[in-house]
Amino acid sequence: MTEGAIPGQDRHVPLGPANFVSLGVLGRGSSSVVHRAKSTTFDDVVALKVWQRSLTEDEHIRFRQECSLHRRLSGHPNIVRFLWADAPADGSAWIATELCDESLDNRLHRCPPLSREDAFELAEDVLSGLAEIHRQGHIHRDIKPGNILLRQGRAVLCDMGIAKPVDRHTLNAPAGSPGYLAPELGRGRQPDTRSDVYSAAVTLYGIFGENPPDGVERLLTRATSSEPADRPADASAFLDRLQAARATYTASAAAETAPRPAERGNRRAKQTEVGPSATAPLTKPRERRPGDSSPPRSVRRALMTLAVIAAAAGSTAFLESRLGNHNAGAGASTKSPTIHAGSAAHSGSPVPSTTRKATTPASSATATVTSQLQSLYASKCMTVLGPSSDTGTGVQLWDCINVPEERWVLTGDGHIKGFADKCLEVRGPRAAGGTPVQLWSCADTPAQRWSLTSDSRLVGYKGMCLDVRGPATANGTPIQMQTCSGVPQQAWRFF
Ligand SMILES: Nc1ncnc2c1ncn2[C@@H]1O[C@H](COP(=O)(O)OP(=O)(O)OP(=O)(O)O)[C@@H](O)[C@H]1O
Repeated sequence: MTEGAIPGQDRHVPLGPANFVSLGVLGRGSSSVVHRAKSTTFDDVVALKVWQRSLTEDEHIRFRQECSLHRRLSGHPNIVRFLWADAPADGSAWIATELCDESLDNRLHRCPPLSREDAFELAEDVLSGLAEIHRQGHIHRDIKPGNILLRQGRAVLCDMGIAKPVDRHTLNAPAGSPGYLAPELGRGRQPDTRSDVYSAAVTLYGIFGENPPDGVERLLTRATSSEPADRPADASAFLDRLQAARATYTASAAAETAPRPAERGNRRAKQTEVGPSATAPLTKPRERRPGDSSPPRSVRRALMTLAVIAAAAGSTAFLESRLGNHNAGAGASTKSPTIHAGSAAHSGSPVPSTTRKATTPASSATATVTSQLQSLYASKCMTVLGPSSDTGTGVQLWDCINVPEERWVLTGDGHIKGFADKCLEVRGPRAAGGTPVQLWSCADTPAQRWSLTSDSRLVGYKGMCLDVRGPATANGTPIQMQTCSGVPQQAWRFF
């Protein structure tokens, strides 16, 4: 055994057959330091991970398993290349791998955001690498941006430290990283390929940013289902679906660039997607005119929805009152009467924040049948921005004038159903700067489940609250999901 000197904090660490000289520290893990190091034997520069304390007997076994698995996976283009390793009894364990440029985590925190094309490439890389691990009968158990490296623009998986054979049932405490850990693991279930799928999907949300393309969004929602059976079975199935979503996206992007007939004058401008991390832009100001009501077909549809809800609630009187109200003139500024099958706390004027109680979900058994959804803060109504689109339709606040685009129903099963029978959904994972909402085909996903609390909060995906994002402007006021904080911007009512 040769003794090699690594300058810096880890002065004299014993090395294996190859000697290395540290050229600097690349990063630190919980129990190791990763050096950019030069092999004095082969003259190449590698990433050298050196453990800072000696391994226990168990850790020693795991280290050998990690190296053995890593070596087998190493030929795959999306797994970081394994070079050499050792865990001498009298010194620190170490692993040398190919040197990469940076971690995906770093890249996602830098500007500019990834282009759509790069996002698809990296997402496919991540799933290809993970599919190889699954194909070899293992699970990774710690997929996250910090464990994905970039090498010449491509993503490679690293850190097989807690990878395990799929059929091994000796796993006790859930391993992995908070935020990326599949929810069933917290409930004591054993990890399997679907828990890796969950972590990979959360990672992909980060790659695609706040505004993922249509099919990708749906796929990621599915892959982060709380029920593992609803997710793609493994990374290979996930990859197949991502590739299909990419093909659809590419085809529709090509169609988008083709010239289109001008939109009808009285419709609002459609949202344009600008980039993976870009916030949905505001539409052009829409003109409010008495004649700006929706086509009769939309009205009939909206009423049919209400009819179904009313029937479910056993309230024909309700339906009659709604029909009566509609016939009085959709598009007029007359407000509908307040009709609640639920709590009276949902109606009336803004609730002063000092009198607000702690957030408690309203009874989910309550079929709250409603009309407009008003922000108590801005005294404006939530409205749909443009024609219903399969790529998601934006929503924002606007003057309450009771057009079909402004009518919403909080259904008994927790959906907020609106224009064109679509549902309000949260558009991505929780983000520090706020998470957008949009209208989407109704599906039984957590991103579409809402509850109106007794203190007028609309609580949705991951316990976030629907929030007004800024002061009302001539272009409408954006809304988004934020951490529930009890601010007046988070108070809503259906009326
Ligand atoms: N092959 C490599 N090429 C370039 N940088 C690397 C390489 N391997 C690791 N790094 C850098 O070193 C950092 C630490 O890596 P390491 O795998 O030890 O830690 P970790 O995964 O963050 O933590 P832990 O090992 O506790 O889970 C990484 O975040 C990355 O920035």
